[in-house]
Amino acid sequence: MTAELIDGKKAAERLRGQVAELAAAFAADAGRKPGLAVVLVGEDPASSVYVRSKGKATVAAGMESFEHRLPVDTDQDDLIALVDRLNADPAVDGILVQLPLPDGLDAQAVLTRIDPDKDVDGFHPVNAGRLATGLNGFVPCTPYGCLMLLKSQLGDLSGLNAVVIGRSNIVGKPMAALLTAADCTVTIAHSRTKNLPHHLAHADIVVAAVGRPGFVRGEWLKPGATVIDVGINRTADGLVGDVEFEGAASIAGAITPVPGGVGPMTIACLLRNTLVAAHRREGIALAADAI
Ligand SMILES: Nc1nc2c(c(=O)[nH]1)N[C@@H](CN(C=O)c1ccc(C(=O)N[C@@H](CCC(=O)O)C(=O)O)cc1)CN2
Repeated sequence: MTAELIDGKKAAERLRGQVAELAAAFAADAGRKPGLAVVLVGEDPASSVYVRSKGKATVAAGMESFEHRLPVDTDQDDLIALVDRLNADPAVDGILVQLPLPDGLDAQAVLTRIDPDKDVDGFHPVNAGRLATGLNGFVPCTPYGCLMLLKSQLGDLSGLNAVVIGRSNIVGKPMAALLTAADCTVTIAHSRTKNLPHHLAHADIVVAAVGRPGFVRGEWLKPGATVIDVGINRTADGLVGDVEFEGAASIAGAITPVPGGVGPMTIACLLRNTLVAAHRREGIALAADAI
């Protein structure tokens, strides 16, 4: 292996420390802590773990955590009614509905019901539009975490060729928008892309978010490329990413591991977005470069 390992765990710890300091300052100014409400419907084991981790991280950062665990047979109207209550609750700055929702629930309708100014997941169409048009909103946590890792690894991204593999609303599309805003030349590839190796051969940055274990082969990469692996695939061999790690690590300049790469940044960025939401709601300034 010749590539440098990008340590997402360490970067996430650093960001969480900064959030904690700023949350303490916010609490002193506002007379209350920033508050994050997390809604989990059902008992999907991975989602339960993520929700527990979010609650713990929220409290550790000096924020208020409101956890709502609903049964798997919760109906759409009850879930919408809970979102409405959280929208109206002054102690709640951020609202997150853990995905995926159980079959039968309309995730898009639920996400669109969240007040865009409390939408710390950045999934509301208003926030997607703000990101696409360069307005201040909330950016989805996983792509935001990827951008932070890329900037700390490469500094200025301007002029670099970036290939994003995956076009989901949650990762691929916002990732492409963020890289475009950072002045990269961006290609969005996906399952129908013809000749992916041709595109990757010119890519200084590769973000893989396809949800297929080992989909990106090392030999397709441009030597020295920076590779961000968003995949979290549970296989018989354990947790693996979307990039064939051994092959990629012998050609790339730097690469995120799975686990310990992008994943930890997702929760750290959620805390960051909650802190920003609290400041905006209280009209308390937060320096643009504070976090
Ligand atoms: N409402 C949301 N739902 C989901 C999101 C999201 O951002 N908002 N993202 C994922 C799940 N997720 C957070 O919710 C998440 C996934 C992975 C990690 C993480 O730290 N992963 C570790 C490995 C952990 C493991 O063993 O499973 C790592 O990569 O090192 C954190 C958060 C889908 N749903």
